[in-house]
Amino acid sequence: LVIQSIRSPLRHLPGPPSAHWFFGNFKTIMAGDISSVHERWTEEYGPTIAYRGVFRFFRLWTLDTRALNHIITHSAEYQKPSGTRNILGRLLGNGVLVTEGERHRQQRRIMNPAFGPAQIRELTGIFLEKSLQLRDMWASKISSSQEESPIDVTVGFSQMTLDVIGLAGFSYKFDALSDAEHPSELLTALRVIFNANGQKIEWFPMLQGFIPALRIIPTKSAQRIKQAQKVMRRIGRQLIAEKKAAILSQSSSVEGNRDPEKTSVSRMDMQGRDLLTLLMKANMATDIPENQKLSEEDVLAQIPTFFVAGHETTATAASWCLYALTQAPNVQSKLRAELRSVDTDIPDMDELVALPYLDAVVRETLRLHAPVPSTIRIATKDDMIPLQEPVTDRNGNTCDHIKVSKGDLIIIPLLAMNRSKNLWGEDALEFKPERWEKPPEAIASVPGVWGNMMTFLGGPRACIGYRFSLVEMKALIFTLVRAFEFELGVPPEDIGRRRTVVTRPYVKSQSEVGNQLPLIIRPVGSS
Ligand code: HEM
Repeated sequence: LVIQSIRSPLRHLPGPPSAHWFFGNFKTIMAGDISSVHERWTEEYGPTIAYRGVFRFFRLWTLDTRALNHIITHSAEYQKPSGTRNILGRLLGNGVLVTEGERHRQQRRIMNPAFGPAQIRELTGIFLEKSLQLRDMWASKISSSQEESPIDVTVGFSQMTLDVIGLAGFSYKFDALSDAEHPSELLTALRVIFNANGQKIEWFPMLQGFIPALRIIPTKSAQRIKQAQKVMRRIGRQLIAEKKAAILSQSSSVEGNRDPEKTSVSRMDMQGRDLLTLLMKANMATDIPENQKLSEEDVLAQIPTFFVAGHETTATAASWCLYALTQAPNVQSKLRAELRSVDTDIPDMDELVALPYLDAVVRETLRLHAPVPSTIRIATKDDMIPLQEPVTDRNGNTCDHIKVSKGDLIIIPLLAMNRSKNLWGEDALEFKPERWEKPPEAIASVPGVWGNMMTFLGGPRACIGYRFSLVEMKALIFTLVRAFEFELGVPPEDIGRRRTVVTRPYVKSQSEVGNQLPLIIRPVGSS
């Protein structure tokens, strides 16, 4: 550690002085609003800086599009740090979020078709069905209460998105929307794993991720997680067994293949492109070479991975979208007019994605309120990262590249890139869907997988579920803004952004309650 902090070539880059012998600049960052301290530093020291994190490790922070492109496209050289992977792996198992190298490539290859446009088109019905269920739930809540009391919309969004990923990915019914009083065993387990209240970050388990020797110390939270994982694995195995049986019975009824006892199936025998079928194909098919097969353990690890990755992210984005609409009443009315001009509650995917203002509102939400504000990578070897804009180092030398050494940490600024005034113009911090009528040319160089934004990252590790998420979010906003008018239930300055892996809203004056977004909801035309 000492050597890394003394020797790293990042020490030559401009940046703030270290504020503490152990925490470096970490406490300053935590005391500020998300991404704002870094953004202030970039204004002061330029777009490419280094600062010190915990253990005084140097961290590289750059808004340079060429540098970011280099880092995210060279995913073998810039991996998730082992501490981060350990934390994720202990929570979720070694699914696609955690694996690296050839194993990761193999898992992506197998699962990608489940997230292609054709498959998302088929899932649109599930997105709308669950959105309508949420609409009806809120409508009955409103009509049963005498006065206008705010509803915490984060709860409904979380239940809806969980129901969707359960059904769409694994044919599993969470029934979180319809049976909120009696959460299923799996839902309870998932809440433990995801720390669904999100009230605080637990430091010791984090430290255990980064310091292997500490992992032998048993903690209460480790025990809770172990118990939750037992439940997860039991139910995961059950889902796998059911799918296996379904595939075998399907293949035995295929023409010329009538032996019900048959246990060998070829890839062609297995119909369907849903996630679990694809995973099981790769596990069971007898005509796949051994080294390209997925073990049952690999299949099992994907289940909690997708429940977590595919759930709170979209729910959070939908909450921020309603928040933004309450702060821009003209946008809300203009959007509602467009949505109400559609003459069905259940448009197909093509109709949904063809609505231009809905598209602009969703884009603007995902730009300004990117749910995942940043991510982290570690250099696995010494490297030269090319720069678009040269940097002047602490010795006054101008360089057109950044020198990094093995072990250096890099923060990839997703939100800060989306809010950069250099890219988006002076009004970058304003919520303005109209900007999408003529987006600035500068954003063409942003290396994100979608929308010239970094919201879903880019390169081989970009979000696998971004199309899924976009159509799901559009289905939600379409259904809810057609039916209701939304107003913020507390003063806007009382809404804060809580720092967990995803940035969720909370009410500052009721911080003990946890994450929430209380909105007054009125049926359209009632006010
Ligand atoms: C607004 C919603 C979403 C946002 C903002 C989002 C964002 C991201 C980001 C930034 C990453 C990269 C993380 C990293 O490597 O450090 C990622 C990865 C991932 N996301 Fe999403 N995501 C969203 C929705 C979804 C959905 C709906 C699914 C699944 C149905 C999903 C599944 C995944 C998976 C499996 C990965 C790991 C990919 C890999 O490493 O190869 N996400 N997401």
